[in-house]
This record gives sequence, structure tokens and C-alpha cells, in this order.
Amino acid sequence: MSTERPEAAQPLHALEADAVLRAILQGTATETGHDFFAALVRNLADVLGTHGAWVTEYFPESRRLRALAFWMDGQWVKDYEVDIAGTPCERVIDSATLVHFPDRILEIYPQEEELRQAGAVSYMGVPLKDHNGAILGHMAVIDRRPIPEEPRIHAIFQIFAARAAAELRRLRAEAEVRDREETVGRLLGSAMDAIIELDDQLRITRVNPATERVFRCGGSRMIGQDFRRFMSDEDARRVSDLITELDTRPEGERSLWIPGGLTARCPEGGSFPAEATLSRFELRRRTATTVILRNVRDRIEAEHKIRSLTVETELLREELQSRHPGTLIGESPALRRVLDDIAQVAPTDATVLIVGETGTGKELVARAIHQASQRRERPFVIVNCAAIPATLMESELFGHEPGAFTGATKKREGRFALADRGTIFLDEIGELPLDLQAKLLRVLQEGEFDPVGSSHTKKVNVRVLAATNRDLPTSIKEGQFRADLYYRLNVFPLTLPPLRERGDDIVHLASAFAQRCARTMGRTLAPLTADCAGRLMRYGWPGNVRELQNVMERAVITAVDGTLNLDRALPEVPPSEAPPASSGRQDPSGILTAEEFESLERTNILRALEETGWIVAGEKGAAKRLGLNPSTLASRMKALGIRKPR
Ligand SMILES: Nc1ncnc2c1ncn2[C@@H]1O[C@H](COP(=O)(O)OP(=O)(O)OP(=O)(O)O)[C@@H](O)[C@H]1O
Repeated sequence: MSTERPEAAQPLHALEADAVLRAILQGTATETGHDFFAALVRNLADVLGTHGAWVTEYFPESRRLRALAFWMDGQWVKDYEVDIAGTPCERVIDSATLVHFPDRILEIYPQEEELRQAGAVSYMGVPLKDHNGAILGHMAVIDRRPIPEEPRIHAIFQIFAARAAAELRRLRAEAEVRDREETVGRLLGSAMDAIIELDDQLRITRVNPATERVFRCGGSRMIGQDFRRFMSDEDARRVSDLITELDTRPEGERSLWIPGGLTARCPEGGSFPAEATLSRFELRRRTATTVILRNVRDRIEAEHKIRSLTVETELLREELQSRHPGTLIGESPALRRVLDDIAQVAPTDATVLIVGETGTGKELVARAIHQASQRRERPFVIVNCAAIPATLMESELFGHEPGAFTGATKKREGRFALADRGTIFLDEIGELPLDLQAKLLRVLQEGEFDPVGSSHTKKVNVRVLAATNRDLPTSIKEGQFRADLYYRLNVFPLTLPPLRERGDDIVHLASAFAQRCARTMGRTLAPLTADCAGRLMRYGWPGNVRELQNVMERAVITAVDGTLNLDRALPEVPPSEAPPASSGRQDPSGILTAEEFESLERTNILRALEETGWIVAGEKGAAKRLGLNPSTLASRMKALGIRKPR
């Protein structure tokens, strides 16, 4: 700091208050910010006739002051910043009142180097506060002469301080507004959604950068235009109605999602599906609207993709099975005829009605037809008409729209849609409810149907295969089945003979099933004996091939020493002549409950263990007799709770 005193300075006591005020006003009236403070401190120094005057901004965290303007000995002190500790300024800040050291200041602050260098004798400082009393900065003067403790001087000083504080507050407020605008600007700039501001006439006043991306145009092309131009006419009407509705709501609740979204139009052509919110608010006594809008095309496409992938997965699962259908085993003339029929009808698109008793292989035949057809690369979809409740059948076959019935929250594709360009197999068609028989007839005749709850007719190209073990002509007579549907299905009837009419096929099938079962169990089996074959041939097979499959599986499980055991697996007498089973249970298909199966296995293992003297492993062990791995036998014994008696 220089110690020179400006020549123009006048003694303080000679000044008039009015002149002072005029000086302040004249010096600062037109200025703001830096220029304002510069004018203020120069005038202050002039009016009070002090060597130095300055206004600062205060930073409470660092307890430092930074000069906004510092006038000393007729020149500007640039970039002045000071730590307030141990200075008279500290007293001003901490006491938050005017502090005046009229004389001999260096005696009070002997350590204050800057005061010493400036040759300061007196100091006067006053805090600059905001409306809440927080210290924003301070204003001070120093002089090389005493500054008398006159109320008039204090009053003048306070007038300058009030002006400085007001400007400081204004600057702070301005900075805050700037900060907020920057934050809002950053928010708007980084938003992925189009944010559009509308005036009270719904004309676009402002858009964020994302709006240009969303609407694929320069945002300025939209400014000033009615927002409703950028949507379909129907949506424009809806938006107007929604805004009218919003205005009836209490303040704070004037926002909503546009139900169901809207179709937005780009100024340069094209449209896209959008989701949007509308918010109404008062701005300077005018009602403004903010629209936040998002292009949901990608999301909708992703949803479609997910839906179609789910459907595809379902189809693939079914296809996987249909790609490896068990081959139809048999060489009997009866089966040969069936195979010939399959070969003949498969390449055509004819509807096939497969008739036969339960378990004769109707599903296997349907798969074989699909596999031999040109549709083999497309889905093979099975519907078991007896397994689906009548109430759900229509939606299962034809699909439904959301809200079609209670619980139908989402759109669902039906089996006909899934089978498009492939084959649908309607198993147990005789169980289809009458009302659906009419709808099925329509698909067969016109290839079209209406999903439940939809007014849009769907067209499909599906080959229909149906099967039944009912006598449909009788069902027609009883009014259970539509004659027209029967004739439409019966384009190519294919009758599967019961197993008992397939002669040697019984033995071929038995042997094939036994070997397959033994393979999966890791066992080796001796070929079927003549005695076994005879017994199988003599049995009536009411459950047909399925029953034979189950019998052979049981025979393998209970096999001793690799020799099939039909004793427990096959009823002694044909079921038609057999007395009811002692348990009271008689399942014509020969299926065992889990409990029965376990008991059978336990008895078998116990028998082997008793015969081998409870030796498990080795040449003479029970595992060898059972054709099992010793560790498998051990774990089965543990699971079944079999222990050697003491
Ligand atoms: N000729 C055959 N060769 C090999 N396996 C067969 C043969 N016929 C049927 N099967 C097998 O027998 C079981 C029953 O066959 P399928 O389910 O096709 O009979 P279905 O007539 O459709 O029975 P349902 O009337 O009860 O629906 C299946 O495991 C099937 O693989």
C-alpha cells in the first residue's frame, strides 16, 4: 500500500450530508457490478477524505476477504485478498457491526504489517449483510490521520455501506439465477426426452436439444407453432380435452400422462409412437404448459421382439420334440397300411382325422405326417382339447386382446397364430365344445378367426391334423359333434389298429421298448424268451402301445440277472377276464403309483440281496444280479431304507 495522501481530499468535518448523498448517487447511479464498486469506493475515499477505501466479498469457509474494488492513494489495488485473522476486519465480520478505531490503530494491531506499511492511524469498517443477516462482505476505510468519532461520519459511512450491500445482494441473486439457469440448462440439455414449453395458446416457446433428435428437425422449425400440429388430428383433440380437464384440477395436481400415448408427427414428415406428460402451471399470470415426450418406437419394437421370441421359444420346444419323434415301430400289414397312408397324405395339405383307441400312437402318427410334409421346418403345435378347460379353450386356440376377459391383462397369441405356416394337431377333438366347433370350422374353411375381444380378423395358413378315440358319428347323433365339422375334418381318415391286431409287432415293440429302457438305466438285457413273447402275445392290451411301453419298463426294473421279469409287470390273465386287483385299484393302462413302484423296487432288491447273502458288490453280489452298478444299488438301498438284518 502507498502512503501518499490524495491532493483532492478535504477535511471530513467540512462535508455536507446532502452533498455526500449526491456524490454517491452521481458516482454510482448508472453503474452495476465491478464499475459500481469502483465508483463507490472512489467516492467514499473522496467524501471522507481517507487514503484508502475498499469493498470486499467475504468467504466464510476460508475466512478470507476478496476486494471487489480497492482504492488506495489515488490508484487501484488489484486482486487484493486477505485472511482476516488478526486484522481489524476480523472484528467487523465477527461483531457484525460498524467498527471504528479513530486513532493509533497500530497500538491495537501492532502485528498488522499491512497497516504498518500503509502508515495507518485510523480504521473504520462496516459489514455488508444480506436480508437474513448473513455477512456478504465488508466496506472499510483507513487514514493516516485520526477519523473523528462523529455520528455524521458514521451516518455517511452507513449510507455508502447500504448501497454497497444492496449491490452485493443483487450480484449474489444474479449469480444464483445464473447458476439455476445453468443447472436447468444442463438438465434440459442432457435429457433424452423432448421437453417442450408452450404458451397459453399452446404455441411452442422453447424446446430442449433432445426435441430436435426426437422430432428429427431443427428445433427452431417448431418454435411459434401450435404444438397440436405435431400429432395426429385425433390426438390433437384429445390433448385439448386433457388440458381443459387439467385446468379444472387444483394447483399442484395439474400434471398427467397422456393415456395410451399418442402418435407424434415430425415436421419433415413421418410419425412415431410417443409417451408424453402434460403439466400446466402459472407463469407471470399466464398459464403455460410443459410437455415431456418420448419416442417409444424402440421400446414397442423391443416388446414385440420379446413377445415373438417367447412365442418362438415355445415353438422351438415343441419343434424339438417333433424333430425327434419316436419312429413308428412295426411291420404288421395293419401298420404297413398306416405307414403307406402317412407317406401318401403327408406331402399334401389335406386335413387328416386320425382315429384309434387310446395309446395306439395317434400323436406319433401326427408328428410323422408333419415331419414328412413340406411344413417340417415350421412349427408343430399340439392342442389337447380334453386337457384345456372349456372357458379358456377359445383364447387358447385363437388368442385374446388385453381386457378381453377378467385376468386378460396382456395380449396373447393363440395356438393357431403360433402354428402359422406349420401344422396344428388337435388331439381329442371329440371333446371340443360345440360353440368352438363352429369357429374351428371357419378356420378350416376360410383360414381366418377373430381373437377373443378383437374386431380384427386374423388370417393364418395352418394345416390341421385331428385325432380322437371317440366314435364321432355317434357323437353327431347325440348332438355332441357338428356333422359339418366332422366332414371337413374327415377329408383323409386314418385309422390306427389296436395293438392286439398287430400280431408280431407286439414282440418287436416289446423288445425295442425293453432295450431302450435298459439303455437309459445302464443295464444289459438278455433277448426276450419265447415264453415271454408268448405271454405278451396272449395279453389283450387294452391300453395298446402305451400300456406295452409301461409293462416293459416295469419288466426291466424288476429284471433279475438281465432276464426280463414279466411276472410282476404283466397281469396273468387278460384284464377282461381278470378279477379286480386286491388293492381295489385297477388301472387299465397298468400305470403304477409312485408308492406301488417303490414297493416293487424294494421287494426286488430285497430278493436279490437275500439270494446273494447280502453281498452287494462283486461277481456273486446283488448288484450283478440286478444288473446295476454297486454304487447305484447302495444309493437305492439307502433311499429305500433297506438295511442288512442283524
Ligand atoms: N408304432 C409305434 N412305435 C413306437 N412307439 C409307439 C408306436 N405307437 C405308439 N407309440 C408310443 O406309445 C405311446 C403312446 O402313443 P401316442 O401318445 O401317440 O398315442 P395316442 O393314440 O395319441 O394316445 P391317446 O389317445 O391316449 O392320446 C407314445 O410314447 C408313443 O411314442
